[in-house]
Amino acid sequence: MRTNVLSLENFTKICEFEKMGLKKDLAGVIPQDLLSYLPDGYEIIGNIAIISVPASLEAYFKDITKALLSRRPSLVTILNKISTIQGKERIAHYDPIFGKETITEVREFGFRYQLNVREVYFSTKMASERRRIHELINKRDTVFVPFAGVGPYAIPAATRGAEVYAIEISHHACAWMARNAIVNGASSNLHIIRGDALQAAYYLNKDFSRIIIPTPYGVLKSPDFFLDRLIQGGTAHWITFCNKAQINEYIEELSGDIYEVTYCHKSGNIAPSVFRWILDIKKKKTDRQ
Ligand SMILES: C[S@+](CC[C@H](N)C(=O)[O-])C[C@H]1O[C@@H](n2cnc3c(N)ncnc32)[C@H](O)[C@@H]1O
Repeated sequence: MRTNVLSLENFTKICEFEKMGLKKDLAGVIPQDLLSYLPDGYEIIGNIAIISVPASLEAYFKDITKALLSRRPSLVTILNKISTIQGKERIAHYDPIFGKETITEVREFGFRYQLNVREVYFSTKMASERRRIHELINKRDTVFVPFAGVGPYAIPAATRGAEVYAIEISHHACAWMARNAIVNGASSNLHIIRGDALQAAYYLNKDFSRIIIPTPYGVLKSPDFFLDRLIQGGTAHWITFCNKAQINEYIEELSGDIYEVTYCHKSGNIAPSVFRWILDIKKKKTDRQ
């Protein structure tokens, strides 16, 4: 028998596809006039599904649960997101509509991340970019990861043998990252620092060959702040949110005698015309080095 091997990109596309179609599953169960309030998509974090269903559909929570469970029988919890992602720690509020366990484990290209969705931010959307960055890292690298979360950039970097400094403001996220470092065998060369990454560039008396900046939405307009800490020949991976014209402006501003943008990738949108972008920014070597 032939085994079908999928590329990560194709797998990601299938997962996206799987997230669609909830409306179709529930047509005929939820009256047509209410169906438009049901989101077609939902997010899967480990064995937890997160959906945003308005109170007007409360009478149909059991049907929604049934539809989700028939798509994903392994789900242990379904959470209804009742607020936007808020605060410095970037967490939302949830009401359970099925089960109540909020601790889960996410598996991502061989790594395992344990977390409590009520306590910390985690998004699976950048998995293929995280893998790409992981593969670029080697043991001579010194890596700085501001806004490190539960470790999905820092831990893979540390397993490549690099010395990694991860800064995170949430004590919950720091605790989960420390746990995940042990789970993934990455604790010996991962330094977890609890604090404000926006001050870290001043008090960390150190330069890095690689800086991975998964910027929280709306926090940082430009990566300059961190780029000063890059050694010549080093690369920053900057994840940001903006429209196409703005990203082109940033690329133009950044490209010059000191830096060059070697990679630009658009990864989904979070609002009309607002996309998530990832740029690789290389600090050029000068003759003086
Ligand atoms: C969008 S970032 C990305 C997290 C993680 N790297 C990921 O991709 O899953 C959200 C994280 O940044 C942290 N954070 C927000 N502002 C911060 C700051 N000023 N300094 C350090 N961490 C911060 C939040 O606590 C949260 O864990």
